[in-house]
Order: sequence, then C-alpha cells, then structure tokens
Amino acid sequence: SKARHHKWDVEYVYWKPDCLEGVVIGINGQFPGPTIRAKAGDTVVVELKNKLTTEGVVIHWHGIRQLGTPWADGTAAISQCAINPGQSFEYRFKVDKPGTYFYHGHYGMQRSAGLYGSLIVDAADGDKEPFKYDGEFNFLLSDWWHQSISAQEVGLSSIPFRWIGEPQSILINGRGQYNCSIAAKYMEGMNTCGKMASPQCRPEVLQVLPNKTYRLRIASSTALASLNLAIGGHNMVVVEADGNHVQPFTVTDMDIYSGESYSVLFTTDQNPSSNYWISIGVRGRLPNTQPAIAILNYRPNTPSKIPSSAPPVTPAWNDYAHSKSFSYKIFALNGSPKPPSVSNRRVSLLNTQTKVNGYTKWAINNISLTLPTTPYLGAIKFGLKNVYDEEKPPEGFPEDYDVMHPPANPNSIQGNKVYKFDFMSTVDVILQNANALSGNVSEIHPWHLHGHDFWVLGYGDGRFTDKDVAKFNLKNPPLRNTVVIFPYGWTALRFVADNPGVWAFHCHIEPHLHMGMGVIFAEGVERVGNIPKDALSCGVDATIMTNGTHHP
Ligand SMILES: O=C1O[C@H]([C@@H](O)CO)C(O)=C1O
Repeated sequence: SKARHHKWDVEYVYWKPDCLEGVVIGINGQFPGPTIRAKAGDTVVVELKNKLTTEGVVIHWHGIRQLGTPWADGTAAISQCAINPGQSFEYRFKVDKPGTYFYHGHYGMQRSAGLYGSLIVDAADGDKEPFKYDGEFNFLLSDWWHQSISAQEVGLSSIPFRWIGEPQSILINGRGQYNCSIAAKYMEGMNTCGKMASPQCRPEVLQVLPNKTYRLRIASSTALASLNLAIGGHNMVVVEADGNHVQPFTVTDMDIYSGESYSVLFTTDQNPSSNYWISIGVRGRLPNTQPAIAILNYRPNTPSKIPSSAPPVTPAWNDYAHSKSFSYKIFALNGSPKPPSVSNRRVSLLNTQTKVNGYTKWAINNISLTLPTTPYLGAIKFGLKNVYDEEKPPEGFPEDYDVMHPPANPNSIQGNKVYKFDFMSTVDVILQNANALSGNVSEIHPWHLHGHDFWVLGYGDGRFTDKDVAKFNLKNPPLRNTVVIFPYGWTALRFVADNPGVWAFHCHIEPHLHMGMGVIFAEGVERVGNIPKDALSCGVDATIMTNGTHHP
C-alpha cells in the first residue's frame, strides 16, 4: 500500500458550469475538484490550503469510515475546527474498501457552491471485485443554482422564509447546459447550445466499442435533487452501492439520491451504427429543471452523430411506487457481512418541518440542530463543560403524533445534544417521515451517516409500529452509508457503534441540514488516539490543546 499525496488550494474561481458564467469553489483552479484515485489499503494525504478570503473550509470524505482517524472526517464543529482563511490543514486517512466515493465541503452550504470531487478506490493489488468489465466511466452528479450560496442562506434564515427553489441545471461531472440542450430537437422550448457553448459546459461523451461491458460509476453530490438515470436502449446491472457489493439486479432506469453512489454494468449490445442518449431527470419534487444529457458514442461513429431515438424519459416525479421498487431491490451480495441478530438500543427519529421563533426549520424529535463553537470531538474527549447541551436527547416521540398531517404545534427548539452509544453496542434507528408544514406534502430525505456503514433492515409506509420489527430483513440487508425515507414512510437501519469518534447523521439535502435536519452520534470517544493539534485549535478545545493540560 501507498501514500497518495495531494496538495490543494481551495478558492473561488469564475466558471461556466451550465454555460453561464458564475463563481464556484474550485480546487487547484478546477471544478469539480481533482479526482482522487487510490487502492484499498492506501493512505490518502491531502494538504489543503484555504484560499477563500472570508470563509473557513473543511472537506468530508463521503463514505470513508475514518477508522481510527475521526479527526479527519471533515465536519466543521463536529470533528474539527473550520480551517481559517490562509491556513492549511493536512487530511490523512486510510481507504480500506474498494468503491465509488466522493468528497465535499461540510461547512455552511459550501457543497452547494461547487466544493466537491470524486474519490475512487480500486481493489488492492491481487484482489478482485466480484464482476468483470472492459472499461469504466465515472459520473459525479450535482445540481446548480445561479443564486450564490450567501443569497441562498439569507433566504433560508429570513422571515418570511425564502426557499431556494428548484435548481437551474443538473450537472454531470460539473457540466450542464442551462436552457439549451444538444437534445433540443426532442425537448419542448429548448434551443441548441451553439452560441453559449464553452468547453466547461460541454456534455460528457462516453466512447464505447460494440459488444463490450462497461462499468459506470455514479455518485450524487446534489444539494437538493433526487435523480433518475437511464441509458437509451440499454439495461443496467447494479453491482455496487455506497462502496458495498450488492446482489446484481437489472433495471432500465435507476434512482440516485444525494449522498448515494452506485456502480452499474452495461453491455454495448445495441445497433452499433447509432449513438444513444443518457438522460438524468429529477424525481420526488415537481421538476422545474431540464434533464441532464450525455452521449453514449459507439465508435467509430462521431460523437456529434445525433442519436436516432429520443432521450429516455424520467418516470413521473411523484411516481413513488417506481422509486420504492428500485430501493426495495437492493440486497447485499451473498457472503457480505450480516447484522447482529438483536440490537441493544433503538432510537426513533421523527422528521418534521417546524418553526423556531417564526423561522422555518427542520427538527428531529422536536430539536433543530445547531452546532457548537467548540468541536464535539475535543469537547467530549476532554470532558469540557458548558460547550454543548449535556442532557440526553429524546430517543423517541409521542405515541399519538400524527405523521399524516401537519404538526398541531409546529414550534420546536434549537439544540446540540449528543446521542452517546456504548462502544460496540448494536443500535437500531427508525427514521420516521411525516407531513411538512403545509398540508398533503411529505418530502424525500436521504439520510447519511458518518463513520459507519449501516444495514438497511426495511422500509414501510405510514407510522412505524413494534409489529414491523418482525419484518426486518436480517438475511441479506444491504450495507449503505445513505438511505432515503419516502414520503409519509419509515426506514429502519442497524449499525454497530464500533468506531470511536463523533459522527454526524443528517439529511443530505444541503439546505435541510442547514435548517437543522440532523443529529450527532458519539461512541468510544475516550478511545480516540492523539488528535492532531491543528484539528482542534478553536473554541474551548484550543486552550486544552495548547496548554496540554488534559489527561486523556
Ligand atoms: O425545506 C423546504 O422548504 C420548502 C417548502 O417546504 C417551504 O417553502 C421546500 O420545498 C423544502 O424542502
């Protein structure tokens, strides 16, 4: 195994993500950031310099569990202090499992400003993944707004509340085409992109040869949009989800929620004299965004040969039965690690849209998350007092809460309590969805857990009841790090609290997290090894780290 060294400068740059010029947070002048490629067992080292002039920054390595390095998880105020303008910080962590991952900013709403890139881990030398292919491609998906993140944040924290609205464009590897498309002739009201075209917004072309099998890696860093991807005329076999192998299954289209990653295999078995469209459309919210388009180019056709059939059409945005049928087909590959058969503790988390002093927020068991000024990792390890709310957070919610209707009392409080788990205990989490503030609305929320993979034991409609435990899948539940709750439904997951550290668990929709939709988990913090001083040089932690007065 090797150390993979990277030196990054993070700064705003002018860019044309969807052919219109704006500013993005670039890395080394690039958007999206450079792809990190490593082999299982390698150590990734990123020496990051914050060249943003007025904002701190951190980077989260999404899907990497940070076994033994909880200070490298890149969550501001949780695992480390934000890196100040002009300062540098070294991330150093092991990648232990092959898979498709990505990284992104985890401070304020910087992910929405374009701070993300791919992280791909290949099998260690001599190891093989349990499927074969002749070539591979990578799609990092995102959504893009023309309004800056500062304007977005002001709207979210104003009275009256101003929602960010639907994205202007969906981007594939940072490229989209606002209000125009190379598939214009198939799309109502669309122009071709002639005048606007810039190399920075040129559609992706996947060049393939007939009768071969390719791996397409897909990860979603969207701030809001749930997506559906289809390759015209081609089936896809799903083989990987969030860096874990799944029992292969075949689909004609697939959903991808923010925070998820997949690998699919497709075989170029169609008429080779044609090219084909790949399209990616919005699901789960009334779309107001054109689908993103890429071209599957059968060589030796030219990439500019317009496909002879129309781009695949995304299922209706509110066809939740279709989305569920995809999620319900995902099982662990035979031979994958199985969950413990019983759990030691169950936490039920009710997701509600609420108000705090007139501000619109999201709350979990009536608490809307705010982060402390001293990162939890140091605060808990050093037993600091009065830096976060010390009481236990609620493990459930009232029996009579009606998940099908808006809250009778929509007022919540803000807080930053921690769910502390016994080291090595088995924890079940029931994520319960509910109606939002207005009637007849319940949204999709993709929940992402840091520091762990979890088993997805089951999903259901309506309110979770004790009887549902009997239906848990303990035979072949998939391991994931992100899972959705469907509107008015629940999702059950299980994990082992085996990774000393403090771990965020939150909705991966960027404005929802910003509005408080998350909780903090912690386990075995007393076992955390020596935390690099640079990680905790802020708040009350700073005094401890510089005086060396702590006795761990
Ligand atoms: O958090 C959200 O706020 C809006 C809407 O509920 C109120 O404008 C929306 O669609 C969200 O996902």
